[in-house]
Amino acid sequence: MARRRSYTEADVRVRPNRKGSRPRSKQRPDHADAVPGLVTAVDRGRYQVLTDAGVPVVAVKARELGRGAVVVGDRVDLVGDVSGAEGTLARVVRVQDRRTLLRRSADDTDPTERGIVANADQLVIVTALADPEPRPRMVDRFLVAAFDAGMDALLVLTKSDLVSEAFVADFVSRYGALDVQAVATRRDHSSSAWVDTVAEHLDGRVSVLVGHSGVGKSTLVNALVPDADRATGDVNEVTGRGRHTSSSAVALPLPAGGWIIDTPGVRSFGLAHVDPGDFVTAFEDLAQVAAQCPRGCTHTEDAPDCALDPWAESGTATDRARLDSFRRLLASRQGVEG
Ligand SMILES: Nc1nc2c(ncn2[C@@H]2O[C@H](COP(=O)(O)OP(=O)(O)OP(=O)(O)O)[C@@H](O)[C@H]2O)c(=O)[nH]1
Ligand SMILES: [Zn+2]
Repeated sequence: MARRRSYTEADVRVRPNRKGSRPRSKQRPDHADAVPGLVTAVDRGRYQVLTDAGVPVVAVKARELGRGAVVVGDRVDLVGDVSGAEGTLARVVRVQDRRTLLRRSADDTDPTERGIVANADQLVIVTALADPEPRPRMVDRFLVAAFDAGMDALLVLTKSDLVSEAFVADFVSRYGALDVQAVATRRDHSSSAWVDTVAEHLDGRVSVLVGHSGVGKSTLVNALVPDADRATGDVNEVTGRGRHTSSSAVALPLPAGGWIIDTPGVRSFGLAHVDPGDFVTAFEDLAQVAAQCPRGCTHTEDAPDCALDPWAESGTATDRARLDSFRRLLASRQGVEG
């Protein structure tokens, strides 16, 4: 059985990364009157924050925050002018502890990592079943990023009208042992049912959408968030520029609750920061077995005395499929970016 990974705040691994928020103990106890909010867009040192009172505010980082990064999805505390009136600026004085953090490296050889989105529940990997052809290796790499971040993954397979049902089933079977949910969609001009199928998976959650050009991501976002253009207009107020210029992620509220975070500016997804030995901790069942591995075990196929091998050999076909899938993901993090 593929086990569903469930998280509580306590067991989500968010490594205290160098550029992350400061430890609580170092935070100043002042600003008791600070206003909490959610970062919905970031562009060149300007933060679009929606306060819990529902006021969109533009903010900059307070100097006391140091060099710590503030990313879309962060829960922050604001002081200063939080009226949201045109031309006003608030200051971010605190970044709350993160539940999850989606990160990427500049490329596969440079381990310098950057946070992209904080506190998201799931990564929605949008891939077309045809036109352009699906890229399973790229999907695997997105899965690595999601699991490393402590997020669930959902596959949205677009353009199912262009392929056979057998093709869809075959494609989805690659992910069965990884506990990844998948929905196949076909844009249908006569009904919005295809959007509802996806929306069900997004209700009340914070989802990050990734996908390459041409897969139908814009079509999907526009259908899910009917006023997406107006909502992204908020970003333009901050930057004076369009959303596709330099903003790497933007959070849009879903009509039925929850957020969808589009990543129009994210072109590459380097995985150099993902440690192969650590990655197994994203799979509770495998991690338990791997606790018996020799120190420094990479858990790859050629790793000597990896405890996962005898476990799979003496286990069920499902166990073996799970190990194979895990190792396939592990392998995808190396080499040319897919
Ligand atoms: N046949 C078919 N075509 C689709 C479907 N969804 C989107 N398309 C088409 O695929 C093309 C790309 O769609 P977009 O939504 O612009 O794709 P995108 O991923 O946002 O791509 P960029 O805008 O380049 O980032 C468009 O011509 C769409 O009309 C679908 O379900 N079936
Ligand atoms: Zn091992």
